[in-house]
Amino acid sequence: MIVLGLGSNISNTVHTREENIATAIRLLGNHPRISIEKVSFLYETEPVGLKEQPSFLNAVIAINTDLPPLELLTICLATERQMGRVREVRWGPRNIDIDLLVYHDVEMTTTVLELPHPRMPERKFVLIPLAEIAGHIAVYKGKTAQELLLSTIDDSQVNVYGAINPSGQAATLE
Ligand SMILES: Nc1ncnc2c1ncn2[C@@H]1O[C@H](COP(=O)(O)OP(=O)(O)OP(=O)(O)O)[C@@H](O)[C@H]1O
Ligand SMILES: Nc1nc2c(c(=O)[nH]1)N=C(CO)CN2
Repeated sequence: MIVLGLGSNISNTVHTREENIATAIRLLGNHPRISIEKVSFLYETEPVGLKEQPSFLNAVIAINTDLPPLELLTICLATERQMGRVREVRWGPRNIDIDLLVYHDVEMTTTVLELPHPRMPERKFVLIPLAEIAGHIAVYKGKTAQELLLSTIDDSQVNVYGAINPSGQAATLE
C-alpha cells in the first residue's frame, strides 16, 4: 500500500482548507501515473509540535503508482509548489502539506526522504485517518495504525470534520 498524508491550516476567501485538500487530491489524481484508490474522511485536528497556530484539516489517501519513492516525493513537492505553498517555519502554518507516509514495505533514510514517515507514531492526525482506511495493514515497524494508536504519546484532539469529494470537483486552482 502507498499512502500520502495531506494537511492544511491556512485558508482565505478564495481557498478554504477543505478546498486545498481536495485540490491536492485532484492534482495528484490527474497525474498519468497516479490513481487515487481510497480517501479518508477529513479530520479537524489540533496542531501538534508548534501549538500556536490555527487548527488543521488532515486526511490520508491510498494511491496506486508505478513511480518509485523519490519520483513520487518530487511530484508531491511540485504539487505543493503549484498550489503556491511557501516554506516558512518548520511545523508552522501551511496552505498544503503532502507527506509520503508509507510506500509498501520500503524502509529508507536519506537526506531528502525517510520511509515510513518517522513521525507517524506520534501523530494522531495521521494514525486516525490511516486506521480508517488501512487499519489492519502493517505500516510502521510491523505495526498497524490501530496498534500504533494504542501506544502513541499524542493526546491531541482529532475529530471527523466531513467527507471529501474524491474527484476534487468543488475545488478550483485560480
Ligand atoms: N516521508 C517524507 N514525506 C515528505 N517529505 C519528506 C519525507 N521524508 C523526508 N522528507 C523531506 O522533508 C522536507 C520538508 O518537508 P516539510 O516542509 O513538509 O516538513 P514539515 O511538514 O514541516 O515537517 P514534517 O516532516 O515533520 O511533516 C521535504 O522537502 C522532504 O525532502
Ligand atoms: N494537527 C496537525 N499538526 C501538525 C501538522 C498537521 O498536518 N496536523 N503538520 C505539521 C508539520 O508537518 C505539524 N503539526
